[in-house]
Amino acid sequence: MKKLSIIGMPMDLGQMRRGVDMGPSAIRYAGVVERLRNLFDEVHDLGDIPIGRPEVVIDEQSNLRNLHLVAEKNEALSKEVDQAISSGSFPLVLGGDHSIAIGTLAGVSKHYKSLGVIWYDAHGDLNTAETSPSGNIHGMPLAVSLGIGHKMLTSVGGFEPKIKPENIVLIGARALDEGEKELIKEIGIKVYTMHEIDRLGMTKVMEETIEYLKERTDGVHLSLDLDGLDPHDAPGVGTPVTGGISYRESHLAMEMLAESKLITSAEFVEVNPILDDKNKTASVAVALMGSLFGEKLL
Ligand SMILES: NC(=[NH2+])NCCC[C@H](N)C(=O)O
Ligand SMILES: [Mn+2]
Ligand SMILES: [Mn+2]
Repeated sequence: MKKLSIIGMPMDLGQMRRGVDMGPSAIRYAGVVERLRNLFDEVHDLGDIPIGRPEVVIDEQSNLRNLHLVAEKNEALSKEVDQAISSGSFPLVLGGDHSIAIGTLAGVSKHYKSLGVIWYDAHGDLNTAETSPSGNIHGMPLAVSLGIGHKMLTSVGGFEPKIKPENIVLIGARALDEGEKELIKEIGIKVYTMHEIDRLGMTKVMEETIEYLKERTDGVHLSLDLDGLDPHDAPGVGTPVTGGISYRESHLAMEMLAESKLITSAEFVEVNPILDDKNKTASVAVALMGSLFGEKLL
C-alpha cells in the first residue's frame, strides 16, 4: 500500500522576498494532487501548516532574521512530518523558503538510523549567523541539520544532529559563500558542483550519488530547491543563479532516483509565484515530482 501525504509549509520568514509563502498554493494550482494520484494508492493533501501573518522581527544582535518564528513554525512542521511517516505515508512537503528543511529533517530524521540527504540547490545553505552574508535563515538549514548554528534552530524536534556530513550529497552548487566552502572541506561533504555536472554528465553524477548513499543510509531525503535549476527553466525563485541544471537533466535525475527506490521523503522549496512567469516554476516542480514518483514517458 503506497500512501502519500502532502504538507504545505507557506513560510517566507527565512528570507526577505515576499511571495514564497504562496508556493504551496501555486504548486497545488499546477495540479500536484491530480498528477500524483495515479502513482500512489492514496494521496492525502493535509493542507498547510498555519503560519499566519506574523510581524517580521529583525534581531540585529543575532544576525538571524525571524529566529523565534522560524524555530516555532519548524517545530510544528516537524510534528506533522513525523506523524505522516508514523502513519505509513511518504511525506512530501511544499515550500515555502528553504528554512523549512529544518522542520522537515527534524520530523524525518527520528525515523532513520542513518538518514541520507540529497540537497539539489544552487546554494550550500551551510551558513551560520557568523558566515551568513544576509542573515537569512534559508541560507542555513543544512548547517542547522548538522547541528551547526543557533541552539534554537539546531534543537528543533528535541534532538541533534539530524544528519551526518558523510550522508549528504550536494548537487548543482554554484553559489557558495566563503564560510560554506571552508565548512564543506572541514567536515567532508560530497559535492557535485555545476563543473562536475558539466564534466561527468547527469547520468554519472546520479549513478555515483545513488551508489554512495545506498551503502551508508537506511533512508534518503530529497531537498529540492527550485533554484538548483537554471533560471531559464525555473524563473520563480528568490535567489536565482545563472548556469544551473536544465529541465531535462533534472527529469533524468528524478527518473534515476525513482528507479533506485532510494528516496523516502521529499520537499520542493523556494517556488515564488510573484516572481514567476505564468506559474512556470510551480509546473516544473510538479512535473519533476511526477518523475520522482515513477511517471514514465511510455
Ligand atoms: N535556500 C536558498 N535559496 N538559499 C540562498 C542563500 C543565499 C546566501 N548563501 C545566503 O546565505 O544568504
Ligand atoms: Mn538555493
Ligand atoms: Mn536552498
